[in-house]
Amino acid sequence: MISLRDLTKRYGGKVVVDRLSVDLAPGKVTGFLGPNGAGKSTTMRMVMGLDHPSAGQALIDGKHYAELRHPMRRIGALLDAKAVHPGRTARNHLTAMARSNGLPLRRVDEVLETVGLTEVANRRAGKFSLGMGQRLGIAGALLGDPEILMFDEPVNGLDPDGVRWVRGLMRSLAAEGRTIFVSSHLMSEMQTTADQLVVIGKGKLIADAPISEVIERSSLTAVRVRTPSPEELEKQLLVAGMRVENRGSDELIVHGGTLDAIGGVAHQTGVRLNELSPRSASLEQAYMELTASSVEFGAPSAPAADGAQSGHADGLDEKERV
Ligand SMILES: Nc1ncnc2c1ncn2[C@@H]1O[C@H](COP(=O)(O)OP(=O)(O)OP(=O)(O)O)[C@@H](O)[C@H]1O
Repeated sequence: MISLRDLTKRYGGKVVVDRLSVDLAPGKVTGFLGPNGAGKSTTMRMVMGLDHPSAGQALIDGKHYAELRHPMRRIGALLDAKAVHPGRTARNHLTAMARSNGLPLRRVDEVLETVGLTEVANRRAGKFSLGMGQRLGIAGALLGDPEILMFDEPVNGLDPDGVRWVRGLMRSLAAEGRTIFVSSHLMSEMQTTADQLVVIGKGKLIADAPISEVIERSSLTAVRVRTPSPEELEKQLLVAGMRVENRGSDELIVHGGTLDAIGGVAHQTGVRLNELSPRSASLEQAYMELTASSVEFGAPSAPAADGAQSGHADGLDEKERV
């Protein structure tokens, strides 16, 4: 388990990680999201003992990285895929890592196989493509067969096949009960890979919740209702504390109520429903809302995500408004 306790990092006068407190659970992929410069890499570096916190703690199973007796057996990380001697072959690179950390040398061939680099194991890492370099970095993280794995933008620069491979790898490592902490800017990828999300902005915690909850909480998540008695139903939904957009004709868009709750109100009111259908925000939409005030380097008129771009208050695409 990784535990961050009021973790803080200052560079000069600037606070780049600000009293971050999070526990990362085993058996899950936790996505680590935040705009450029939010402090994700700095947080990960502090977990690995590569940066020292200005205050607070980053603990691995209750200990600082430097206190671990066999660190590579407890935690593996891909922080910078380019941190490999270009003149060394993939096999030599991993062998050197295994030797200096007292790991069995058979692990070298095992991890080369896992990441699909067996055939190029004797090629110099300096000649590797971006994707091969990422795979080699992941191999290094897996070498000690650790329970905790941390990946900083592992799909950066990978082709679709590589992205899919990383997704499968994360899911299977989590299914083995390991703790997986992964940062990415690819929201669609996170939506299919992560169970839990930790979102930070300007170093501060914005959200720590299951991905489904983050999407549910978005104001763009809504329920579409079609009924021959929209006015009557709208009145009762408002009484129940929901927010309602009356689209005219027979359509209502309802925010802040589940399908069950809306169905219940309709039943009590004796109103017939012709449609009751969920409209989920995408993770990208939910993320853009969450981090809107934390984007440090955004252009002032940067367009919002997908649905929000349509200019409709509920963020639904035209094609969704049948
Ligand atoms: N060694 C350093 N000296 C001074 N400032 C630093 C140093 N390392 C990072 N920073 C600053 O800390 C802030 C957080 O950077 P960090 O790389 O952790 O963000 P990030 O969330 O990983 O961003 P990205 O998504 O762009 O990779 C940035 O403003 C960065 O300029």
